Amino acid sequence: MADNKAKMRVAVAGLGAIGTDVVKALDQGIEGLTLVAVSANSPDKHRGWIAELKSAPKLVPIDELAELADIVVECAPSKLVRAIVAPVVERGKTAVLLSVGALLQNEDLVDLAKAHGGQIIVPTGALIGLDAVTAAAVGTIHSARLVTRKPVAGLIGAPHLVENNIRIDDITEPLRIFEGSARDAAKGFPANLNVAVALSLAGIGPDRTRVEIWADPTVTRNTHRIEVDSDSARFSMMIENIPSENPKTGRITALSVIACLRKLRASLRIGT
Ligand SMILES: NC(=O)C1=CN([C@@H]2O[C@H](COP(=O)(O)OP(=O)(O)OC[C@H]3O[C@@H](n4cnc5c(N)ncnc54)[C@H](OP(=O)(O)O)[C@@H]3O)[C@@H](O)[C@H]2O)C=CC1
Ligand SMILES: O=C([O-])CC(=O)C(=O)O
Repeated sequence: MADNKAKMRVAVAGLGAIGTDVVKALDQGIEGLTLVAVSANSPDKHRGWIAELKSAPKLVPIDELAELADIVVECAPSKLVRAIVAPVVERGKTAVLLSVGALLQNEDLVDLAKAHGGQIIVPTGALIGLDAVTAAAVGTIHSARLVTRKPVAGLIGAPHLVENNIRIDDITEPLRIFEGSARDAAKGFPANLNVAVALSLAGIGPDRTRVEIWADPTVTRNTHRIEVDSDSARFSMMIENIPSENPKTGRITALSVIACLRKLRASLRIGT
């Protein structure tokens, strides 16, 4: 086990459904990592439980995180992605990005990381199978498709629904509310379709990746099915996510981040 000096310092931006669980896991201990700082919109709301951690991190504004840590985990509203990630990668550090949908409006962040030796890591998050998609993408992927079904509560307020005056509050049967590219899905559903963008960046890009979204009053879980056809394999996989206290976010998302952080310094690393 690495000693304290060799540990990489981690900060977490956002203490909601994802950030809280990630912070608690880091506090319990992840090989080679130490939690140093966190940020929230209303710090006072979080002081109590943070003080009870084994080793309380600093509670600071997001613009201080990049200086304090080697790795910054972004799990905040997508509009903050640029402010959180840019200072990290321009210092040659690592940003773990959850609001990956925002990357399409901030593609230059990848160039910034490249220019400064930084890295942006996108965990599999609420999705499934990005190991297989990235492997297939080494060859040629012919098509990639995502079909998402969510309970109504997980979709209410999405810009696509508001702009197109689509009412889903009182539907009693599944309703297809979107069909198009991953790029357009991310614009229309910024808090819901990170998974579409993650799939597209792992595979054939946001314009060729097709997405269908259903508001489904018959499901209680956020359900994502991916279908990929390539010159090495054809596969389809489905994940049914139990919502966290944030109905837009599946419980497994925080666990995916924790698994991703464990892999960073682990002596044995399984999966692509
Ligand atoms: N890639 C994937 O598979 C997935 C990605 N996501 C994305 O991850 C992100 C986080 O999701 P989730 O945890 O559910 O979100 P929540 O809404 O539960 O939490 C958001 C957090 O961000 C904090 N925050 C808001 N404004 C600021 C600010 N100015 N400075 C610092 N912190 C701030 C809030 O603070 P406070 O608590 O004080 O209000 C809150 O703690 C979202 O963009 C979501 O779309 C979600 C699910 C899956
Ligand atoms: O299913 C989830 O938990 C969240 C989701 O769709 C996303 O953010 O893309």
